[in-house]
Amino acid sequence: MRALVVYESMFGNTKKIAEEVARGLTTRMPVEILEVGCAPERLPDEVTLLVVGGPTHAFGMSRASTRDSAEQQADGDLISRGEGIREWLSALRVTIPIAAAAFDTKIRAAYLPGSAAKGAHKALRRHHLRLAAPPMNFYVTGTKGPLEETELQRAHEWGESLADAMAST
Ligand SMILES: Cc1cc2nc3c(=O)[nH]c(=O)nc-3n(C[C@H](O)[C@H](O)[C@H](O)COP(=O)(O)O)c2cc1C
Repeated sequence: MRALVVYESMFGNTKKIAEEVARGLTTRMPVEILEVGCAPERLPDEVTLLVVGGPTHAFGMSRASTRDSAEQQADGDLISRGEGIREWLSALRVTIPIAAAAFDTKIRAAYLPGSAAKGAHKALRRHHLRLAAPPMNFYVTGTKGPLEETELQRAHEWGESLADAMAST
């Protein structure tokens, strides 16, 4: 049993969440974490759980245009500088129906509905993967962050709960 966490992140907030999810998973199973630009389109055979996360942009997963907009707002280099999880998920090739789960980061505001995690969850379902959890949101306090205070702890616990769910199947 092995987990792969694939993340996309512009300003670093989703990366921090991904790292903490991975730490939560590591308490119970070996984990590899990869920035989406480094993630293979064909998953290694030993991966039994795929966790995918990205920032919510324009009510869903990022697109080239929203990534350009993020770049204009950034003070330095973006973390993810190529394609995002939308493109990676559409190119993904999976031959075995392994377990999967999706998360995102987003701003907690009623005027900003929609979620990258929801889109990623649907894409994972289209690959006939077994969804181990509902789409999960983690919150930033503004476009560039920081994360709300409780979010790293929640991410750790979510990672642990995913690993628990895997152990009980
Ligand atoms: C172009 C752009 C569009 C965004 N659209 C949304 C949105 O529709 N809903 C939302 O909650 N947050 C939105 N945000 C805020 C992002 O979710 C936030 O920047 C992200 O969670 C930060 O994660 P990162 O540091 O990993 O990039 C947007 C940010 C950018 C740059």
